[in-house]
Amino acid sequence: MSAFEAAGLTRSYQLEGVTVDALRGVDLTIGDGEFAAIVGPSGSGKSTLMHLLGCLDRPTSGVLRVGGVDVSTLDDTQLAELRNRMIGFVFQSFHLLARTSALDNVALPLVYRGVAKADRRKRARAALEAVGLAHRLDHRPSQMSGGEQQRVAIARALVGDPQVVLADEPTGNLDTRNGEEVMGLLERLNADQGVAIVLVTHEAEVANRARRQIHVRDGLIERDVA
Ligand SMILES: Nc1ncnc2c1ncn2[C@@H]1O[C@H](COP(=O)(O)OP(=O)(O)OP(=O)(O)O)[C@@H](O)[C@H]1O
Repeated sequence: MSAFEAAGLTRSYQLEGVTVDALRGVDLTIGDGEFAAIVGPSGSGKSTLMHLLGCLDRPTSGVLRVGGVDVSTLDDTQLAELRNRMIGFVFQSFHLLARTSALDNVALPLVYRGVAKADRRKRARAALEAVGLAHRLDHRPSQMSGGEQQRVAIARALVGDPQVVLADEPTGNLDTRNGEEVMGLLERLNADQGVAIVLVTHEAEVANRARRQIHVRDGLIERDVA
């Protein structure tokens, strides 16, 4: 089954009476276990596409299937459930809760899923161990380096066993060494656990590590190179 199947996907925004066509008819299939980078100039539609794939937003027209499910058939609650079950998110600026320990940050997606507390803590600990942070369970984000914070965010993305991790500029706020480490971690997850990774990046070295590069320009896929 494909993680994502999009056909004729469009997304328009209304801005002060003007229509902005951010995506203008995207056909795209991303299979299970792929490692793909979405690249393209500023304003080309990369974030809009990521938001649609991540079920954070809905298309204006076209069909999008996530894990085989046509998202237009779901109400907002069902869409949130699909997102929580299928997709993990990693953001450029980490998006961790500042006053909350690494362990509780990672456990948070399981709260929404109704997992019991003891089980949440066990799974969050295992996810933090998997990203090499077994020694940082009780640290708060402000007590950790940028690289460590991004690894906490990756552990949070993984704790619910998603089929896909969507990462928006995951190395954008990191220095070269920490960026390398985060990319190595994403590569390992993809290779060892079969989690599909779809990331947006401006950095050629990061894009080159993906096995597929999807080039977006003016709201369309201009080139798709595997
Ligand atoms: N909420 C919004 N309201 C109006 N226009 C928007 C909105 N979000 C995005 N746009 C417009 O849609 C187009 C695509 O934006 P998008 O953020 O998807 O591009 P991007 O490729 O991710 O850019 P960047 O690399 O700068 O993040 C741009 O013209 C942008 O100005």
